[in-house]
Formats: sequence, C-alpha cells, structure tokens
Amino acid sequence: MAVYTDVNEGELTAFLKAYPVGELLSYKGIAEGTENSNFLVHASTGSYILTLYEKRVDKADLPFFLGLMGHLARKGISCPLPVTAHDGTVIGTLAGRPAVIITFLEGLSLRRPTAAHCAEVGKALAGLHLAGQDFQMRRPNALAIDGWRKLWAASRERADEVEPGLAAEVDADFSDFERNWPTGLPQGIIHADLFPDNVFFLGEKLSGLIDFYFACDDLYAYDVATCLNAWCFEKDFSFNLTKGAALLSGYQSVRPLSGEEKAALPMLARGSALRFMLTRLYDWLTIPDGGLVMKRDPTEYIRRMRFHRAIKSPSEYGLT
Ligand SMILES: Nc1ncnc2c1ncn2[C@@H]1O[C@H](COP(=O)(O)OP(=O)(O)OP(=O)(O)O)[C@@H](O)[C@H]1O
Ligand SMILES: N[C@@H](CCO)C(=O)O
Repeated sequence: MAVYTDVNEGELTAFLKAYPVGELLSYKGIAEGTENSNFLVHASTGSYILTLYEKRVDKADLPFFLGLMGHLARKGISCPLPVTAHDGTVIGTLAGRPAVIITFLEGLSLRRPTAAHCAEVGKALAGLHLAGQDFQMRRPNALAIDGWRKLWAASRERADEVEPGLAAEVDADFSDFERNWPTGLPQGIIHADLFPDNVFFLGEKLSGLIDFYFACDDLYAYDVATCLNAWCFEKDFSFNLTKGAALLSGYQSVRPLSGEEKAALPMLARGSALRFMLTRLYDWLTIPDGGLVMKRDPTEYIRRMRFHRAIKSPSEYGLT
C-alpha cells in the first residue's frame, strides 16, 4: 500500500490554497504504486492526484520529471499535467515532503493486455519519443550499466539463494554487455518503465501514460525493448509473437526503427531484462517481508534474460 505519509484534512486544505484547484471536497489514499505516497483528491474544479515524494525519488530530479510531464502534456501526449501554484511554482511541501498536484487521467490499467493493446502502447511510446525531442532538460539513465553494477555488487553474494547459479550467469552477462552493448543508436527522452500498470485504457483505446519517475535520456530502442519485456510475455514466460509483432508495428507506424536499432533489439532486451531483474532482486533481498513496499518477483526477469540470450534474429520478436 503506497501511502507512507498520512495527510490530514487541515494541512491538505491549507496546501491546496496555493493552487488554482478550488475547494477540497474529499480525498483518499491510493493503494497502488510503491515509490511515493499518492492520494486521489476531489476539488471543486475536478479530480487530481496528490503525490508526496518519499525517499526513493531523488529530489534533485523532480524538476526534470515534472518539466517533462508538462512538456509532453502540452504536446498532446495523454499524461498528467502538473498544476502550477499561484506563485508560479509546481513543487510544494506537505507533511514535510516535496508534494505536487497533477491532473487525474481516466482509464484502467490492464492485467491481461491483448495484441490490440500492445499496438496502442507501441504507437504511444513512439509518440512520446518524438514529443520529447525538443525537451530541453537532460537526465542520464541512473539505471544504465553502471547503475546495474552497483545493484549487482549489493546483491551478488546472495543471488544464488533466489536462483542457484544466478551469480555466474549474471557475471557472464556483464562481460558480454561490456563488449557488445550498442552505441551510436538514436537516443533522447525515454519513459524507461512503461509497464502495464503505467498505461491506462478506456476499452481498447489508450487513455493515458503515467509514472515518469524513471524517465531519462537513453536509446529509444532500449525503451522499445523494455516494452517487449513488460507487455509481450505470458504468465508461463513464453513470448507472445502476435503481441510482439503488434507492439513493434504500432511503434513503427509512428517512428520506424533503423536497421541498426532492429539488429540491436536482442541485446537491448537482455539488458532491459537484467535491469528489472536487478532492481527486483535488490528489493527482494533487502526489503523486509510484510512491509509497505510491494516486492516483485525477480525470477520472472531471469526467464526473460534467458529467452533473449537464445534469440538468433530480431525477427523472432515479430519484426517484419
Ligand atoms: N494522473 C493520474 N491519474 C489517475 N490515476 C493516477 C494518476 N497518477 C497516478 N495514479 C494512480 O496512482 C497509482 C500510483 O501511481 P504511480 O504508479 O505514479 O506511483 P508510484 O508510487 O511511482 O509507483 P510505481 O513506480 O511503483 O509504479 C497508479 O497506479 C494509479 O492508480
Ligand atoms: N516496473 C517495475 C517496477 C518499478 O516501477 C517492475 O516491474 O519491476
């Protein structure tokens, strides 16, 4: 349950006076999410999400994340728009935490996306990449190879408790990535965490993208690879070729991939699977059971790493 910090009515009413949202009508904590405390706020001008940033988000990154959401929303991407306070600022303080109000998006995230949903996600991801091209702020990816190495150094000793042989397997991957990680591919702003819980749909139509708190500068094709991992595998860890083909053709209908980007997909998908395996493994080993932070299963991503290692041609993802 992601309400780490309680907010009482008096302090919320006082906080909201700084923003053009009208009178507070009601509010409640939101259980989903793991990084921050989120509340659904009904005010006289409409519904909003109140986010209090907890310690897993670096405060120095907030202007980038919020600036990016504002930029994308103004360019027509369906994502939350941070509400600017009467004094021109966006980030306030509530219950001792940095806090913002963002617009509420209608829609539901999906547990069982279909190929049609995957096509929509591909299109939206490419639209986001194009819309980010003239965003002026930069943020290096904290979870690129150097970041993975730090997580691995903190987890390696106990990795075999989760899966026997994992330490040797990941060590070999690191040497491979050091030699073969693609360079020189097109890059720019990426979402970096576009999982089904961060995409809303109304029926088959995509209605919103949320949670930009991993967004950064990196390879566009790496973001595509992350979506293949997050959207196109079934519960039994098999890759669904129809979903892969739908996601990739949706993406390419808006931003065609170059030959180099296509060729790099297996390596990028392996790297992306390792990145999510490592953050999950680190949490698995370090966060106490029964706490507020929901731990996700790292083994789901060990299976994906193995799948990508065995890929001989990017056409196996459904590329045409
Ligand atoms: N703009 C929005 N409109 C509607 N609902 C939202 C919006 N932003 C967040 N939510 C709701 O709040 C939940 C948590 O949001 P979010 O995913 O940003 O949190 P988080 O703590 O950063 O979580 P995580 O990074 O683990 O996904 C979402 O699952 C969604 O239900
Ligand atoms: N999408 C991540 C969680 C962080 O947002 C995962 O599934 O591991």
